[in-house]
Amino acid sequence: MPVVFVAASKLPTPFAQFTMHGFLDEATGREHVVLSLGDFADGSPVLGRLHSECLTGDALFSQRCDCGSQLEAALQAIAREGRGVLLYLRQEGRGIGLLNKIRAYELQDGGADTVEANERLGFAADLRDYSICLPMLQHLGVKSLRLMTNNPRKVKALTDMGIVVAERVPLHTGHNPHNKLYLATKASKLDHMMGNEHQGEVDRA
Ligand SMILES: Nc1nc2c(ncn2[C@@H]2O[C@H](COP(=O)(O)OP(=O)(O)OP(=O)(O)O)[C@@H](O)[C@H]2O)c(=O)[nH]1
Ligand SMILES: [Zn+2]
Repeated sequence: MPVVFVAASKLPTPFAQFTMHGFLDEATGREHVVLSLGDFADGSPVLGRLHSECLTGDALFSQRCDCGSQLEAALQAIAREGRGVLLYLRQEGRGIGLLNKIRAYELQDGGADTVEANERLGFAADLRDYSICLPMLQHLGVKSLRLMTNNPRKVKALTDMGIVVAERVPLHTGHNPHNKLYLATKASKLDHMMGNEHQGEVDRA
């Protein structure tokens, strides 16, 4: 079942006035949002981010992860450039949902790491499906991205679906004493690139 465009509006933020595009994934009933800025008609690579929903980090100031800080840094970078897209994907908890993420956090409070906690709950480490991004990018006319991420799986998923990832822009921000183990586990078990491998890194303004 397709992911269909529903409506678009202005979204003023402290960083820029974005256009907000709403999409419905008819297979899951999930409602996704894309924020866009500028014009993509010339086909040149667009600064972009696939941001997975994290209610605790994005809205509730959690320091267990780096999501809120990455969201803000990505929107700031797009605003600075005057052109870009942020796909806000409703794949909370790497796809297991909010309540299961809280269950996973409970296990982590008892000593498990982020991957072990998922496995103890009977889930794979990462259940996200990025195929939903293609109809959203096609709707916006985006064929090539400069992708802000540390996650090589996102680069591979986009490339496999025919989107050009012209550049990976690391997004290292929001590190604190509470998410040290979380970030280390992402590097060791989920292949995230946590070093400063690249000069075009996005820093928080
Ligand atoms: N299951 C589970 N999900 C988590 C946990 N901590 C954060 N998340 C979710 O992980 C998703 C963010 O994924 P990350 O692995 O932090 O980062 P990423 O999006 O893969 O990679 P970047 O593009 O580099 O940020 C969000 O959906 C969060 O809700 C956790 O301990 N357990
Ligand atoms: Zn988070």
